[in-house]
Amino acid sequence: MSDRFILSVEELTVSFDGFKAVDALSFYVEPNECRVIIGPNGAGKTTVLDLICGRTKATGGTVKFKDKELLSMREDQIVNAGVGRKFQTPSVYEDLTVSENLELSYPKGHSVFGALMFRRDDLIQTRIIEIAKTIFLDNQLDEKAAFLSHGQKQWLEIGMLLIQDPELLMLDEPVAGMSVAERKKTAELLNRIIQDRSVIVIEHDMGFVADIATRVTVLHQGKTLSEGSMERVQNDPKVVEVYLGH
Ligand SMILES: Nc1ncnc2c1ncn2[C@@H]1O[C@H](COP(=O)(O)OP(=O)(O)OP(=O)(O)O)[C@@H](O)[C@H]1O
Repeated sequence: MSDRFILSVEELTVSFDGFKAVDALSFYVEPNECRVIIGPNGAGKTTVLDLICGRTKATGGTVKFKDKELLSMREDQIVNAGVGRKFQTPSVYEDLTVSENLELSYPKGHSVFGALMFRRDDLIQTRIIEIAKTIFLDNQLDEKAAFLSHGQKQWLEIGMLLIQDPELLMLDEPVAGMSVAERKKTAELLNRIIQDRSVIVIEHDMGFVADIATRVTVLHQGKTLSEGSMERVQNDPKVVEVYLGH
């Protein structure tokens, strides 16, 4: 496939004891795209993200990220290659502040000493403030994460991924449990961050999907049922039958 895509998933398959949770799935993500994956429970959405990030081993297919084949790489190598993944439940360090949580996630790089170390600290601080602004937490930098709302914890975790500057970010139901106002702000956040990267989101809230999606992939029984603009998939009778009509 052409270089136009940042991610090319082809014939991706995984079997669990003979059951194909993902079945010869192909899809392509462009730079600066927000791809939303929707579909009924058990369709294979989370498994697709698990396969891309190396958490689950595929039984077949290819996943090409830029010029790298991810299926032959370990989870940590995939992170280092520029693929970030957020799981459904927030996993921030409750006893640490917003600033400390972000600092912990700053990429380690090579060790530097003396004056260079001082310079590195400056760089890290600047980056922490920049990220905190992006995730609406610049006024809570010294707040312990334990005191943040559920939505703010989700944003902090997104910030902990953003500080590593991934070119592809994958989010599993990022607005679950959020208030309406927090959902709106999360849509704003995603629309801003795709200016510098691509995002894949698994989501059930169709209002939120409409606010963020460049394109939507509808998954059913591990295969693509429909794909295209939100309007297109919403009006696809097959999608209405297996998912939206329920
Ligand atoms: N490690 C595993 N071992 C066995 N079966 C699994 C495993 N992981 C997922 N499955 C099965 O694969 C299917 C797809 O699951 P998956 O969690 O990917 O669906 P989903 O579309 O994300 O669903 P939901 O919307 O409920 O989160 C389900 O039938 C699930 O039980």
